[in-house]
Amino acid sequence: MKAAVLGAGSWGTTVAKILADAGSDVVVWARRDSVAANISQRHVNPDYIGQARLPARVSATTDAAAAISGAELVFLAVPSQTLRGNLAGWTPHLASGATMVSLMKGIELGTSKRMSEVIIETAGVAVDRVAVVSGPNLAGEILAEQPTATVVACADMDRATEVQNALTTPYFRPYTNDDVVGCELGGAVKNVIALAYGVATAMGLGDNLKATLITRGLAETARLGQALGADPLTFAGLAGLGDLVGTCSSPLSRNRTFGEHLGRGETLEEAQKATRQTAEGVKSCLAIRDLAHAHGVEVPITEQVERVCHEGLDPRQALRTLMSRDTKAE
Ligand SMILES: NC(=O)C1=CN([C@@H]2O[C@H](COP(=O)(O)OP(=O)(O)OC[C@H]3O[C@@H](n4cnc5c(N)ncnc54)[C@H](OP(=O)(O)O)[C@@H]3O)[C@@H](O)[C@H]2O)C=CC1
Ligand SMILES: O=C(CO)COP(=O)(O)O
Repeated sequence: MKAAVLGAGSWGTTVAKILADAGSDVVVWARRDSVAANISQRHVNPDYIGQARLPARVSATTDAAAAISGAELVFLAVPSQTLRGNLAGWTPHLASGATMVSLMKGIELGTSKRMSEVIIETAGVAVDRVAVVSGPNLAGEILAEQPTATVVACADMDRATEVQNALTTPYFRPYTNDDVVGCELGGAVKNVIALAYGVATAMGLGDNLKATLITRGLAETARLGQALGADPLTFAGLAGLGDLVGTCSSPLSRNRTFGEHLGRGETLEEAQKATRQTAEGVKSCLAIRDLAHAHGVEVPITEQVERVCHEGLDPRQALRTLMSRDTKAE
């Protein structure tokens, strides 16, 4: 089986390793010549995965057509806000029938669309050709082959099973699910809650509050998910609670780390300068807030994260606002 991974950041490179370890030949598309050369010639990608070595079955190119050509599975691992623009260039090279697999955990600014919706719209593919992979999957741990599980969601269960098989290794255990909406929403909203968790961590707030953020964060994710047609049970699974707990509790999380910078009183620009890699929640909080408002759903934590990130609100005021909302039944 030939697989393409479009995006050579920390997650694209890690998934390339998983696919190769599971038996596929993998071609990664990288934006930069130096990244492609490092992967193809030295089997490393120091910009994103430190000293970890990649299997010989992984090569890379900056030529997207060459990466995509003949690939039965095409994995997408670029920042969510650039996907639409990237796809415009990639779509002409896609083989008819190839399965498109989103590895991304964001919501598009301006349209509030999920990544699978952007793929369907921009690449003009049928809904059953698009799968999503989401779960507690911090790249740094997986590179070290520390075991974890994930979810492969697709409307077409045969395709979900095909992707599941392509990703199954002794250290990576995918489950299938047909709830694409729930899995994508779980992955995107947890990044916003992880920002809040990071803020709370840096402010020295207690474990009770952190547990409350996770629990009430999951409640607002499930509320929004239900309004969008997701299965509420998905949020109790790996793509919901699993990813939320994994991300919030790990210092490896870029979103939590970004939140810690904000919680220390840094501005958005200062936090962006201090952290290099993609922290999807920073932009997605705007799109998720808009999506929730369009469906009449309350997302109080997301709203406060948006105000701290983009309106310069003092995190202490954000906490006071959350704690003084009208009391209600759980
Ligand atoms: N890292 C993780 O542990 C996990 C990440 N994810 C999700 O995977 C997605 C990708 O994240 P991740 O790999 O971690 O991000 P990184 O920041 O590690 O890498 C981003 C990649 O996208 C490329 N890129 C940046 N801007 C553009 C652009 N305008 N057009 C095309 N390519 C671009 C970068 O290239 P360059 O190096 O040239 O800038 C780089 O290859 C995100 O949605 C994230 O939430 C999901 C699960 C786990
Ligand atoms: O999605 C992830 C783990 O499942 C990665 O989280 P961060 O993007 O916050 O590092």
